[in-house]
Amino acid sequence: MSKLLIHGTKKLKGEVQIHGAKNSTLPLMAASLLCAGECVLHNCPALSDVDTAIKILRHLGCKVERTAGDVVINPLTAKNYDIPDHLMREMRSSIIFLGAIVSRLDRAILSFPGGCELGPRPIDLHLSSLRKMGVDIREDHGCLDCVVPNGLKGAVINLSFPSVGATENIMITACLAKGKTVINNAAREPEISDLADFLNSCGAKIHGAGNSTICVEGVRRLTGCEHFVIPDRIAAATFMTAAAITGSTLTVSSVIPEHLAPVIPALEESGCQVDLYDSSIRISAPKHLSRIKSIRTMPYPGFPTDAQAPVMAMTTLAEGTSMFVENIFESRYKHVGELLRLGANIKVEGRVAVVEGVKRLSGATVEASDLRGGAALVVAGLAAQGITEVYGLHHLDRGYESIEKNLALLGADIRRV
Ligand SMILES: CC(=O)N[C@H]1[C@@H](OP(=O)(O)OP(=O)(O)OC[C@H]2O[C@@H](n3ccc(=O)[nH]c3=O)[C@H](O)[C@@H]2O)O[C@H](CO)[C@@H](O)[C@@H]1O
Ligand SMILES: C=C(OP(=O)(O)O)C(=O)O
Repeated sequence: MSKLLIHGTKKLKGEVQIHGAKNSTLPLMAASLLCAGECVLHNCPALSDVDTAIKILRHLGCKVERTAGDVVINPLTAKNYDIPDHLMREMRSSIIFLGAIVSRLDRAILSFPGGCELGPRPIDLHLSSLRKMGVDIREDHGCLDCVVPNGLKGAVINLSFPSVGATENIMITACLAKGKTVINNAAREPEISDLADFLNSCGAKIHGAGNSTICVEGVRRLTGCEHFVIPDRIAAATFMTAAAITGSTLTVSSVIPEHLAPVIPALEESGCQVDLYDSSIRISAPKHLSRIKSIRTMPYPGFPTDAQAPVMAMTTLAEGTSMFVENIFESRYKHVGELLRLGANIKVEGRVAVVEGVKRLSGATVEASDLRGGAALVVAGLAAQGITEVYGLHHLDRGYESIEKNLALLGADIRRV
């Protein structure tokens, strides 16, 4: 079983290029199924989730080629409408293929998606919304058998929560549906806007992405297009916490600084100086980090739940008490038990975690139980004295492209063995 070996307390320096966003690339790949022509996606990260999306598209019958950061999808040959259970279980985004498949083939057979285990992750909002748009969905023994008996039709959908995935699924389904779809209380994450930009480049008529109300006028046909995936704001935030906890100065480049606006105040509160440029951010950490009074995860433009774990890792060495309130997922503190092994002092009660900063972390053997929890262990390991061994790398490989190589290039003593 491979692991990361980290000899902590080395300072980082230099510049890291941030890869394309996992959470944009995957819905864009699903959406390409709608197109009547080739789609070229630039800046696709080399992640296992992207490999899974390629496997799904190929299973459906699409031609997919990948060279470096480009994924070229020819969806014209798609003919299968099922996704095998083992591919559904690989990642959360497999459910985003539902809207695309029914739109393209009038039928879809799939099962419940996998992804990080963060407590219950129902798909009720996806299913009820698609039902409203004319998809007949039968749920049986964990299998979803979906048919479109009378064509897809636009609908007014009032989401009870601004779910990122449900918003994406509805947007994709609405593009070729008859009439107008209005999504109220839509998610506003940058990845939603990226999906709308891609679909609009293909000829869709989507207005309001990035706001709480999104309108989609159905069109008859979408063409292919060329699209550059937005940078991964969570990978960027993770590198910023790595710089902060190691007392380093680092330039995080190829980012959209505006997308990191919800995270930057937390880094500033901890005493880091954060300088913003057109497409990069320079972070200079103080000798001793200060506590962050409180962090409450919220839908965008609130503090992202995906950055909660790495930022928590950073506060384990900050002076004073930091408080976290996880509002998005019921069980997103699985990294806490592992951070305790490294000497952190954290107490969890329900949705609240209280971190008492300690003077030092000491290396230990730890195991990632989810993607960002794994990133938190790497961040803490970079500052821990002695050797930290991180297991559970398949989680990290879902969301970070060569994390150990990138950190080693910055001066960290880290390798995969
Ligand atoms: C691949 C991808 O883009 N993943 C991101 C996406 O996940 P994902 O799209 O799964 O997250 P959602 O925004 O849908 O989930 C947010 C909350 O809504 C609930 N919910 C969601 C759908 C539903 O049908 N019913 C329901 O109750 C969830 O249980 C959760 O409590 O957004 C999350 C929130 O920013 C991020 O942490 C994930 O990294
Ligand atoms: C929770 C995440 O991913 P997923 O939704 O794919 O499980 C994440 O990217 O932090």
